[in-house]
Amino acid sequence: MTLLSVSSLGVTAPGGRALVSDLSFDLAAGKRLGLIGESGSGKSVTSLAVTGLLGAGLVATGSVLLDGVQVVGGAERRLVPLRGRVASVVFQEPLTALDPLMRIGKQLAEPLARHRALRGAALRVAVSEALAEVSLDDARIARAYPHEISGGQRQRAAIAIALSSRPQLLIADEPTTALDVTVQAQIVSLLDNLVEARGMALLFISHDLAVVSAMTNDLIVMSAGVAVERGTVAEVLSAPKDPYTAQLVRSARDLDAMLGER
Ligand SMILES: Nc1ncnc2c1ncn2[C@@H]1O[C@H](COP(=O)(O)OP(=O)(O)OP(=O)(O)O)[C@@H](O)[C@H]1O
Repeated sequence: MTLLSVSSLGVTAPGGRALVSDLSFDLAAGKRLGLIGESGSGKSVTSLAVTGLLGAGLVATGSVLLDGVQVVGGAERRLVPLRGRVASVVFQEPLTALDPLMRIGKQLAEPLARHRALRGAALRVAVSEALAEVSLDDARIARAYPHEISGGQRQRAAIAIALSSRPQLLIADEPTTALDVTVQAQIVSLLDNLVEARGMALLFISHDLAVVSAMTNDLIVMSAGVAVERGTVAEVLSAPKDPYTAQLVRSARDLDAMLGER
């Protein structure tokens, strides 16, 4: 069974505006797929539809099978067990995933206790191991509140929390966009290593072709809620068929050239 199977997914806003139309793709266990497109192209709406987390008023049609469970129109009690255990999400802004009033160690301990039935000393060891895995070994971090650590450290903590349930699928929605360039590169490499080490499937969402191509070989280009192109990174880069993709490739090259001149 395919881990994630999306077919003819549509999402409409109140009033009937189509935010995503007729989107289909499959993601097998352990495989990676990139969703790329400009701001507003429907990438985030797609990731929310896949986990059944669309906001009030947004209506999904078509089919999303996550580990064999129909997410479109699925009852909340059937979807809750999928979140975390089957699929976890890392968002662009780590503060949305973190509780501002709770120490990082405690925020990590809660899901670890819930998903792995750990308590006491075993739970404390699991928290330090989970922090070490995202290179947050410093004991200060576990005791810190989110505002007391850097943006990059917050995203590492959010990644540790997302992975604490040992998901089969990680959905990373612009996970590095809010970070500065050097920190971006560190988080990309951390995610790459963790996904590899755990054999997870990855749905990686970004507007940045360079970042996506560092993470995955297969991608779908979205524009105005529609998949306008799909293929390997090499295919899309060498022969973009859609005008929007050609523009995306040109701007990535211009940026490369600009960086090269420095
Ligand atoms: N709750 C909502 N109600 C109405 N329209 C919405 C809602 N959420 C998103 N949209 C609209 O859906 C479209 C797609 O948004 P989405 O956030 O998926 O884009 P995106 O490609 O992820 O862009 P970004 O990179 O800026 O996050 C946008 O036009 C947005 O305004």
